[in-house]
Amino acid sequence: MGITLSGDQYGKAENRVVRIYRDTPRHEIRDLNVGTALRGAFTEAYTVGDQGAVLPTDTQKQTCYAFAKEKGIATIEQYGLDLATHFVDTVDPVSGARIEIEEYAWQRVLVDGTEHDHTWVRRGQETRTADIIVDDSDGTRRTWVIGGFSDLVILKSTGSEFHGFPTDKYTILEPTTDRVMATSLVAKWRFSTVYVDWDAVYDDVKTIMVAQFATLQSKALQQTLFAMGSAVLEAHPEIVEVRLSAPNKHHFVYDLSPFGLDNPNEVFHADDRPYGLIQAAVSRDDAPDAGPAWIPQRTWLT
Ligand SMILES: O=c1[nH]c(=O)c2[nH]c(=O)[nH]c2[nH]1
Repeated sequence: MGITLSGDQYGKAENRVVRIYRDTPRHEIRDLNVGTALRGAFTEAYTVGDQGAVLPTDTQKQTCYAFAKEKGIATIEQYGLDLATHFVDTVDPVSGARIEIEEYAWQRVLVDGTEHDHTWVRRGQETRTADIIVDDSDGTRRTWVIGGFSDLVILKSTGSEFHGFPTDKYTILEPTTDRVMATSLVAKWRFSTVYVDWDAVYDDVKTIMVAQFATLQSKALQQTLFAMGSAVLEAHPEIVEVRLSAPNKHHFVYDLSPFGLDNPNEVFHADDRPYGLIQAAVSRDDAPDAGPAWIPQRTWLT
């Protein structure tokens, strides 16, 4: 019987790297969760337990912390590029590196109406993400950068419809021309270049998506997602693909008739589960190949 090893990668997941910039009395903070995954000539580690080629996951972790000082963390995209390039360029058996980063945002507290120099509260909005992949496995350097965010919780209290759907004997959902639409959006966007003003593009992509969600008279969450992705592609030539995953956080109009009360879309039951899960990728027709870019480390098996 032939037995083949494939798809192997190894690294250190969820390195919690916090970098404080304290060169002036006004400190800055970057708070990250960093995953590394290396690919390359590691077959003997699996088949016969030979560690001769295996850069320890502990070393990968130490590199994440050392780079936070040596290279700094200007943006998570640049920090990820620094790490991925380092592993591929300087560690012999490594032909590919994947760096996955989440950034937790902090907001300065106000003391007597003034922003404090070195105290923050966690900012409750979305988590910014970046996935950086450098691959040399066929002798040609290829780099992918995917920006994104998770858990952008957003709700509109009107401007959303859902009707015209097929019905069968199990359908009880009533069509509606006015409902609450809410989601906790996960979005990722793939760049075709690394020459990007990462912070400016991030802010603009988020602004575009939020504006689309707010202003589109939506016939379904599906339509909203496509509009969001398309608007980003139209505004940003350096982005070639947008992927969106949106739980439909249902808000059901609560039946107040037992109490003799009418309820014209005023009181809702926010149901946490089950939820519809609407997902889509929106890409340019001429988007370059995504290669391994969309295969995440921690959900490798799914
Ligand atoms: O925006 C929606 N899309 C659906 O596919 C769907 N299905 C459903 O029951 N409600 C909704 N809402």
